[in-house]
Amino acid sequence: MPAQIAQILFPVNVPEAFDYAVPPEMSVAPGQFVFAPIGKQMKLGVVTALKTHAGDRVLKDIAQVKQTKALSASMLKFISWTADYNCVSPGLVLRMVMRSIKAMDPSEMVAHYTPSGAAFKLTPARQLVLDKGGPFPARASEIADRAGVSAGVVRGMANAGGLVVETLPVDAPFDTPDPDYGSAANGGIALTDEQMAAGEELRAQIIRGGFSVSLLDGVTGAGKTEVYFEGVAEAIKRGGQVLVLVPEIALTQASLSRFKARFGVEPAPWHSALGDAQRRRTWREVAQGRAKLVVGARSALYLPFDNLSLVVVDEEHDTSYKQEEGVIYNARDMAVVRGSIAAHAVVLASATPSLESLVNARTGRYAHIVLPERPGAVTLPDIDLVDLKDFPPEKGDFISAPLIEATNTVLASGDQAMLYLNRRGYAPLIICRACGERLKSPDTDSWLVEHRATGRARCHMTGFSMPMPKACPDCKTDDSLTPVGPGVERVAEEAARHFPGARIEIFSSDTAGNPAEIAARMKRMESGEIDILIGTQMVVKGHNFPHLTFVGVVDGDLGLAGGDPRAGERTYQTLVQVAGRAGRADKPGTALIQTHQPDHEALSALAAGDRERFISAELASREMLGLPPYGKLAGVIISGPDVKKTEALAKKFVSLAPRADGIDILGPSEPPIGRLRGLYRRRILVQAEASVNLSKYMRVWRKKLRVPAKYKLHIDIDPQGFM
Ligand SMILES: Nc1ncnc2c1ncn2[C@@H]1O[C@H](COP(=O)(O)OP(=O)(O)OP(=O)(O)O)[C@@H](O)[C@H]1O
Ligand SMILES: [Zn+2]
Repeated sequence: MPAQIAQILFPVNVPEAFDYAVPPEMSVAPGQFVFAPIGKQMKLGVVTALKTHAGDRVLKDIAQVKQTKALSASMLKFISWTADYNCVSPGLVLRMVMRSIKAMDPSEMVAHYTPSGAAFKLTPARQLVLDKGGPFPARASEIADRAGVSAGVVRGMANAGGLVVETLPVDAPFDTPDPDYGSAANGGIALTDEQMAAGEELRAQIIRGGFSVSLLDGVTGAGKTEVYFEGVAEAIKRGGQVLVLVPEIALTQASLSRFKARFGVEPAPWHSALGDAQRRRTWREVAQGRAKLVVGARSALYLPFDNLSLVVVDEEHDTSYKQEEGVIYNARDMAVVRGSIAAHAVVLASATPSLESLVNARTGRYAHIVLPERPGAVTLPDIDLVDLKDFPPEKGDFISAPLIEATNTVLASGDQAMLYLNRRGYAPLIICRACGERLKSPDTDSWLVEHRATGRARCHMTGFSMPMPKACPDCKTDDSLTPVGPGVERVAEEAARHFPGARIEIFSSDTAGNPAEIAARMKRMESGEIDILIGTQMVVKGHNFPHLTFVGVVDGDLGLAGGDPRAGERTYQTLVQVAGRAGRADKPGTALIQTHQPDHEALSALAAGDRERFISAELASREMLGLPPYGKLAGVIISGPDVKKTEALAKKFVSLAPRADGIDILGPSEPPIGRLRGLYRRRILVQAEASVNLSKYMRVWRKKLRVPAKYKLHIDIDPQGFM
């Protein structure tokens, strides 16, 4: 047999895989994890390809094959595709895949305890173990934690015959979901005819097998979740694995409980807040093909599924699917790529689909499954605009008379109201009345936000915070710092004045607390213990409040400022979603949106309830301007510690751009955040015709510039943020 070379990709930022010799006694295959030397280190990487050893190149040997499941051919292809498309090195994508090295080994085995039922000497501590130590079987430390006793009590109880011991894996496998557990036939929600037809279409895609993309386009509250559960059930029935992607902040207990109600088990979770042990457990069970139902945030798309047959992207329009740091990618788009490579079904669900997905549905590239109504007699909320020119709030206030009146009406009838403002804290700006100074984040072009609940001034870009100063840091005048503009805390303060006696709570990421606290607040809202909920976008995702019948939007124009070509689309989407919280169960809802721009296309179409009008207008203007989905965009951010050198580097990069037809290069220019964490930033925007392979163009261009140490160049394909 001729000697072999293996190309090995390591989870590091290098442009390509390295060649190694395969020792004659070793056999390796693409996808296998292997240890090989890099410099003085032994590193774990993955074999991406094999070729015959020709010539006399001296190569280092692979040291060892890791005894674990190999990555599939489609996973390898997905890694390289992601890297190419997003202009990053494949090693960085592999690093996202290899999120838990320990998960590659079988789970450690340890003693687990279960009550024996036999008679033994009972003490108060032992009684606690029986009462509070479960669910069993469990490890001594878990039982002790839950029962509030020492682990010694548990072991002593086992010696006394009160508990039986068995050796089980530390990371328990996930329970298997039952596709029929909460189906209509078993007493679950009875789907309407429309929902049933939509569900059947999804089932049919799964049964047919292979690659498909369906856009599940249904108004808020139409029952999209119930419908895609039908697809999930079919995939599980056929033994496949299912991944449901949700926006990170929708990963609440409430939404996981819906999975449990329908499939009898909690899904395997995957998100950024998981601890190492949970991460290891999910990764291993996914890789082994044993976790059949995974619910996760965007990075779950890079888990090494063994037998993936369906990916659902819920709220597919949501901006949190875009990862903005490290490997910059859009999980919604990459989900479709993964589906096409691994030949499985993809479902994109939203009440406000992105224009990209809508155009794909209209041109027939995606199946278009439409749910135009809420089930039963439930109607969509009536949306009206409040022109702030006609109804200005009282001086220093932010809530106009029509919002006050509507809230009063709702409260009088015993229902609930929600006031929406996507701004955390008390005030977005702090100004000195004496000298005009604005409090700014150190080393970053971003204003500090006053948070009165905690008495701090915070930077929402970097997380910097300091106690709210008593005197102006510039002119030293005492008590001269004044809040400018509203945040949710300030709206709550004002609401307390307008609605004395009402039970008001704020719900934003600052006040949300841990998952248990979030769940408790949601419960209070559901059961009517809150009269007015004041919230940021945290309230928009995945919550259904049966008694919420009025939504007031404090600032409907908030998303329209700035240079984002999708500003109108985003505003439209957010406001539809926010308004869509009103009127569930059997109560109709209304929404009022305060605005200075009632004639803006997004707002006027919203008030007219005419989505089609908004979409046609928006698409026409995108087409005219050559913007997505009719053209392509890429952003480049160049950053570094010296402002002149950063500027020069950006200019040099522009001068190196390859000449090509159908490409326009704008910039470099200073973005709104010109300095971030001490680094100066310059932005270049590249606009290309739809026929151009923009990723390839950017890769070729990128290779022409050597970026000096301490400087950075990031390419962002199809940028969603323009700060
Ligand atoms: N056929 C039905 N009968 C009774 N209740 C239903 C039916 N379909 C859906 N529901 C209920 O209506 C509510 C909204 O459903 P669901 O969350 O699935 O809608 P959605 O389209 O995903 O909503 P959104 O876009 O607002 O997230 C849920 O509480 C759900 O249980
Ligand atoms: Zn001052």
